[in-house]
Parts: sequence; structure tokens; C-alpha cells
Amino acid sequence: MTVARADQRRVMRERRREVPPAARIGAADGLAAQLLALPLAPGAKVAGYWAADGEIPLHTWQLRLPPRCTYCLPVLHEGGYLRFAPWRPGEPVAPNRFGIPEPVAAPDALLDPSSLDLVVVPLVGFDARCHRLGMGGGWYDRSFAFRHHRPAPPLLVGAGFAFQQVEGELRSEDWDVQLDAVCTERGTLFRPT
Ligand SMILES: Nc1nc2c(c(=O)[nH]1)N(C=O)[C@@H](CNc1ccc(C(=O)N[C@@H](CCC(=O)O)C(=O)O)cc1)CN2
Ligand SMILES: Nc1ncnc2c1ncn2[C@@H]1O[C@H](COP(=O)(O)OP(=O)(O)OP(=O)(O)O)[C@@H](O)[C@H]1O
Repeated sequence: MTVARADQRRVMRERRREVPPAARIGAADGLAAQLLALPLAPGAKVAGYWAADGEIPLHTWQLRLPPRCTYCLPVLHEGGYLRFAPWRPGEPVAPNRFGIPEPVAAPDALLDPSSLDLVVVPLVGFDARCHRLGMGGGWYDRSFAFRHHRPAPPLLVGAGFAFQQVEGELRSEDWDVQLDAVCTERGTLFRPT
């Protein structure tokens, strides 16, 4: 990894953590409006994330999802892969190795990434082409690598504060999975075709 990429990550993560509470709540509401405008089948399986480290929260979106949707959270799995567990407010969670809460789910309740319809992907930074800078573990890249040679679903939509858009372009690596869109509190950016 280049020093520039590490610096970019550090700076963005600091800025994210410094967003004042009122602005954070306002941004989460704005983001929810953008996410709710995405096309979604009535019984869709959707994945979000449990906001950590200053990430833009998804609770407003989750609570306004159509009732027949199944909302899921990522669960760390062997080999650097993610699985997804259906989760509703009030159901038990436990911290994973990064301290991020994840559902306490029976192995047979876990969903494969390919069975989802819409995945809201956490990001540290993004650019105008919808390229993503993540936390650096490659979890989403590995788990959704099948999207390199297969169209949506799942639709992969990054979520972040508008200020997380970097100037210029992020250098993309061969393994980077392309997002279909990025939503912020200000709007939705679709990947240029
Ligand atoms: N809310 C949320 N959940 C998520 C992700 C995410 O970015 N956000 N992930 C996205 O992939 C996966 C977890 N990946 C992560 C990768 C690194 C770190 C992290 O905090 N790394 C530390 C140092 C590493 C360590 O403690 O061993 C750091 O960079 O400070 C956190 C999550 C799945 N769940
Ligand atoms: N499909 C893949 N197969 C194997 N290794 C992969 C794959 N995708 C990514 N990786 C590994 O993951 C590492 C981290 O990738 P990258 O810096 O792009 O992570 P990221 O997208 O920022 O992280 P995250 O998805 O966890 O937020 C890379 O060094 C690469 O070796």
C-alpha cells in the first residue's frame, strides 16, 4: 500500500470522527432519503453495517425500510470473507475482533453475499467514478469479487458523508470491486458507464 493511501485513510477517518452530533444526525436522515429512493423489490434482502469509527449511521434508513425487507449486518467469516446475518433492533449482538458489534447468529442463519439484493458498503473515501477506499482489510473486495464477472444483484452502494469524496481519482487496484453507486446526505452518484 502506498503512503499516500494510508495518509488519505487516516485524514478521512479523523474528519469522520470529528463530525458534531447534530450534523451526524442530519446527515443520517439525508442519507436515508437517498437510500430509500433506490429501486427495491418488496421482499428484498438488504445489508447495512453497524456504524463505527465516525461512519455515517444507517439507523434512519433501516427503520424506514419497507416491512417485508430483511435487514442484515456483516459477520466476519473464515478466510477474510463476510457473511450476512438478518438482524432487528433488540436482537443480541457481540463485538467482533475490531470491536464492531455483529449479530449473534446460528451458522445456518448466515446468508451468502451472493444471496443479497442490495448492499450498503461502508467507505472511508470515494471518488467521482465511485471507486472506494475502505478500511484496508479487503473484506468487501473478497466477499463480492464475483461481481467482477457478474452484474447486480446485489447492487453495491457505498455510503458516506459528502466530504469523504476525494479530489481527483483514487488509484484502483485489480481486486477493487466496483460500486454501482455512492449515496451521501447530499445526493447519489451513479458509476459512470
Ligand atoms: N461498520 C463497519 N463494519 C464493517 C466494516 C467497516 O468498514 N465498517 N468492514 C469493512 O471492511 C468489515 C470489517 N473490517 C474492518 C477492517 C479494519 C478495521 C480496523 O479498525 N482496523 C484497525 C487496525 C486493525 C486491527 O485492529 O487489527 C485500524 O485501522 O485502526 C475495522 C473493520 C466488516 N464490518
Ligand atoms: N478478491 C480478493 N482475493 C484475495 N485478496 C484480496 C481480494 N481483494 C482484496 N484482497 C486483499 O485485501 C487487501 C486490502 O485491500 P484494500 O486496501 O482494497 O481494502 P479495502 O477495500 O480498503 O478494505 P475493506 O473492504 O475491508 O473496507 C489487499 O492488499 C489484497 O491483498
